[in-house]
Amino acid sequence: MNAIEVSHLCHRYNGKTVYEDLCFSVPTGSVCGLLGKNGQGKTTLVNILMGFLKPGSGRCLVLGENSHSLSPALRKRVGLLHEGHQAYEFMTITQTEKFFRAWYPDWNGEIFHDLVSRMGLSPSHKVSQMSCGQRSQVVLGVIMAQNPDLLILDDYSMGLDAGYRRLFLDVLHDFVASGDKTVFVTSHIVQDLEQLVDTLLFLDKGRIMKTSLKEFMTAFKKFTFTAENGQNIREDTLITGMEQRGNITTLYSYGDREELAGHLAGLGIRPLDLKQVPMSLEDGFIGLMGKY
Ligand SMILES: Nc1ncnc2c1ncn2[C@@H]1O[C@H](COP(=O)(O)OP(=O)(O)OP(=O)(O)O)[C@@H](O)[C@H]1O
Repeated sequence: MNAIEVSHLCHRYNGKTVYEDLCFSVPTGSVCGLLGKNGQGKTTLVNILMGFLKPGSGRCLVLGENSHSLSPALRKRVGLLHEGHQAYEFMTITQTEKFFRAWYPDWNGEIFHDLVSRMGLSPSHKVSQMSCGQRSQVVLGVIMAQNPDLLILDDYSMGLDAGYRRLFLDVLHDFVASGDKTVFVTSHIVQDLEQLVDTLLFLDKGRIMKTSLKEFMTAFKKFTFTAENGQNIREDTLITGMEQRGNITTLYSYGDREELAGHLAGLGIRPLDLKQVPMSLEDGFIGLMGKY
């Protein structure tokens, strides 16, 4: 079964198209990363999935229910972290836990305490008197303690330092280890997703491409070479992306080294030391989507 199913979704803001005929599904038990440059519509999609925004047309099913009319019982099965993380500022840590615990039948107080106690703050510390990263810890504690079937995280990394981000990734790993939990996550920290997701959705100019992380990291490749006229290269059917630093050119392609060498020769470029080099997911993201 799919935890999320989106069919023929179209959405516009004031006549400006965000999506045109978007179709994809997220299988139950998978960890799916939604990647896209700024302004491509990731938050809009989360808002549509949670029923906060009605799409222009198309159908979205979340845990089998239509996203414009999610029942209160189903909402309790979805843990949502919204961009900007809202927390009740006037509450203390203890009051926050007490308030949210009452709403969720499967509340797991241990996870909340585990995440929040590491900050070393007193349980009577008010949310309004916390740093941005500390507030994020409280919000993430609340969401993880809900023990949801579907976790939707829209840019969870806001304000978290490297250690807390790593800690949260560990918590997420444990969360998905049970096999029946689904995570749908967007993050601007692409390298985190490399350690977490099994499925990638690339959102670009209103269209979506779905691939497994493994398939993408195998099929898409990064090459470097030096050539005097390397800066004359343009993206085309074989060259998906390029970066130039000094006289070193970096190319991204689904093709292999031989195809690329032949292609460059056809363009009148003689690469001196064309070689495939290790590619991180962040490199792959830039190679596929471009920098700007
Ligand atoms: N309420 C709105 N009215 C009009 N346009 C909007 C509205 N909300 C978002 N947009 C536009 O829709 C597009 C998608 O915005 P959205 O916030 O979904 O992008 P995003 O991928 O989440 O971006 P980011 O990575 O910067 O968070 C952007 O061009 C944005 O300017």
